[in-house]
Amino acid sequence: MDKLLITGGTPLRGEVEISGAKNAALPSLCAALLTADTVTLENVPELNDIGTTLRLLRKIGVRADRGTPGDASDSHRVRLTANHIECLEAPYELVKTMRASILVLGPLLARFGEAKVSLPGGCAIGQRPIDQHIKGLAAMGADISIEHGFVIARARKLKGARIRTDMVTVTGTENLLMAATLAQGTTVLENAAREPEIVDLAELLIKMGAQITGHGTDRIVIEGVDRLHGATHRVMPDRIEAGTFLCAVAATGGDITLRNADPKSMGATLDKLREAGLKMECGDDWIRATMTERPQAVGFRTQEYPGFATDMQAQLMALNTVADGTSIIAETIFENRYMHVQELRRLGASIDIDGHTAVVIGTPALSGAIVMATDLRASASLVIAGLVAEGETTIERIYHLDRGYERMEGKLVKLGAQIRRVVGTGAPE
Ligand SMILES: CC(=O)N[C@H]1[C@@H](OP(=O)(O)OP(=O)(O)OC[C@H]2O[C@@H](n3ccc(=O)[nH]c3=O)[C@H](O)[C@@H]2O)O[C@H](CO)[C@@H](O)[C@@H]1O
Ligand SMILES: C=C(OP(=O)(O)O)C(=O)O
Repeated sequence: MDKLLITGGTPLRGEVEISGAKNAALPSLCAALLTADTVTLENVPELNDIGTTLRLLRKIGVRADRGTPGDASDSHRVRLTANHIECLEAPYELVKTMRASILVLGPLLARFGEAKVSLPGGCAIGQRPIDQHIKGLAAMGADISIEHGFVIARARKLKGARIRTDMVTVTGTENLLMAATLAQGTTVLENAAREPEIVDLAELLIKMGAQITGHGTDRIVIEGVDRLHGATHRVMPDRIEAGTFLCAVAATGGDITLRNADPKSMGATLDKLREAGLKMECGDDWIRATMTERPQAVGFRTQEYPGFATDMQAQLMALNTVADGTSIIAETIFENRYMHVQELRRLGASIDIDGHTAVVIGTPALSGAIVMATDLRASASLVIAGLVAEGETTIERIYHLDRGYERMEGKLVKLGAQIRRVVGTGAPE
């Protein structure tokens, strides 16, 4: 398994290109199942999760090609054509490595009247059930059973319905939104997620001929249509990757500019980083961030968009470990998203956990150590801590990082960081 070696203490300086958003690209790839025509997606990041999704779609029978033949610089374009579907099943081997595989359920059921998707099961950050996806599809007339670890769904034709989910769910909203585009009649999604990635998906679906209003609010209305057609769409920039680089420069000090970013989607993160002392100037698609002093501790609470994203919690906690003062953090979305805490402690951080609250007492310096990545954003928090720690930090099990960050160490090297990957042998379990 690969590891990262970091020698901390170098301020970050220079420009970094932000990749397309993993969490917008994943549902958009699955949306290609809704039509027999070709869907072309641009700005698709090269990540392990994207590779897994492409493998899953190909297994189902989708023709999925990266890039324009003969153009090596074009690896971020993906063309998908779902005109010869061979199998309506998402197998355990692929779903177990990536929960977002559940996003094939809504589109397959809506277009082909049938789907069999392995239950994703629990994962490191929480149990993450899919009961709301199932409840919504059942309300649209699907007959759903759980057999031998699979969700088996059938419906001759989905029917529009009013669906109020018990909690705000991002992929739940996406699954139901995609299913509703081909349902008969009107679907109203209440208590819908408002994340920018939902808006990005809705914009693709509208280009494909879907009739959707209210995306970006908690009430989305979809008028079902008989068929959708092909479209070309550019995936939005990754606001979590951008936020991670901002936390890194706030921790190490320095002066960096993010290109191809989307500051409009990053309000809560930018507010907290300003409070921590990071100076920022923003244009439509860039952010320049300068840090010349020790960060100030900032407390926060994770919430659904437009609140502070749970996907940024670990990274801002890493910043707080070296800040001046004490911060109180509340994780309200996932019940087990503090696994980075014990690893940050190995680097000298002072953090106490009580239920879903963490109290971080900032320390002037961390010291390098061997640590283990436990999930995607936990890995990112360890990279930030390693960049600021004195001496050498080794981060093991970085396959978690590779799920969601495109060539992170390469981008950090361009910013002057001393970081390198050691390629290991043996596959992650
Ligand atoms: C691929 C993708 O976009 N992943 C994001 C998505 O995950 P994901 O869509 O899986 O997260 P949800 O928004 O569904 O989860 C929110 C909460 O609702 C609970 N829940 C959800 C569905 C359900 O049927 N039943 C249920 O109880 C979950 O356990 C969790 O406690 O949103 C999360 C919350 O912003 C982010 O951390 C993930 O990065
Ligand atoms: C938790 C995340 O992703 P996923 O939902 O794919 O596990 C994340 O992107 O931080």
